[in-house]
Amino acid sequence: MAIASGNGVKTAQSAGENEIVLSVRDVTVAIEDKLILDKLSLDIKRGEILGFVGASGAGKSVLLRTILGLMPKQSGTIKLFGLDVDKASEVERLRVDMRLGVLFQHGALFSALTVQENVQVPMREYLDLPKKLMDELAMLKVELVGLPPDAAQKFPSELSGGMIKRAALARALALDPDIVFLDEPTSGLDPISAAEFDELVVKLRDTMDLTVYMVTHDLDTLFTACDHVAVLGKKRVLVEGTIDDMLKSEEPWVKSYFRGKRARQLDLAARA
Ligand SMILES: Nc1ncnc2c1ncn2[C@@H]1O[C@H](COP(=O)(O)OP(=O)(O)OP(=O)(O)O)[C@@H](O)[C@H]1O
Repeated sequence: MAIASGNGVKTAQSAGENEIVLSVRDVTVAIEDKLILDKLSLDIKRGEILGFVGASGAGKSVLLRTILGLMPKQSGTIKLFGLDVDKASEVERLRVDMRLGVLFQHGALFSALTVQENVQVPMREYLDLPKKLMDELAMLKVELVGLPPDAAQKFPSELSGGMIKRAALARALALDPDIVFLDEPTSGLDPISAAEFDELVVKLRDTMDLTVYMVTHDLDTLFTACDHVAVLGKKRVLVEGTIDDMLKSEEPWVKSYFRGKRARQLDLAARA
């Protein structure tokens, strides 16, 4: 049963504390006859920070783009906030889209726009607000992600890598989404900036009741920020669970990834 909510469609299921925000069932995706995902299933609950890992070329970005409706699937079901996106009307789909925030790999800010204008892109796309209000809202998002106020008038080329990621996150948060999709948000950052970014994501989850779906290769992030991990392999989710579950897994790729030398050092540091 659909019930009205502030800016979107919520289902009766969403009232429960274990609300499944995203449900992927038996999703199959092929590109030019090459099977990339084969009956893949995955759930993410409200408030969870999911780390989605897998070897390079395994299909993490393909799944992300499929979930976002940017890529077609051959079969399977994707539900966002309980709504089957294939069965949604145009208006329902629009309302769902407004509840999603996306940070694409490498930030993907518009280089000709200032940070403030970048943050306002989703507002212009989905809302009809006076300029003054959009300026105020953009400044709030800039502050929220820990950027100094003067960063708002800067262009991406004037920002450090860490600031670009924060600006991209501010844009992803422009419409106060319920779930954000982050594609390798800490790649290319130095370890200190990466750790600060991870802390920011956890803080936003805690303060904004945000759900986070994060594609990452970053072991630090997985150990410190993610409370659930899903591993993509053999075209589906091979293993999922907590970091402790990953550390216990005997699946060869998971074992070498989470119990390799680097991972062991991080595990010891995280538990110290
Ligand atoms: N537009 C496309 N056209 C053809 N093949 C594609 C396209 N996009 C992805 N692929 C193929 O799909 C497979 C999965 O790619 P994908 O980018 O999803 O991997 P990934 O797990 O995100 O890798 P990485 O960790 O390196 O980013 C690869 O074999 C890739 O070559």
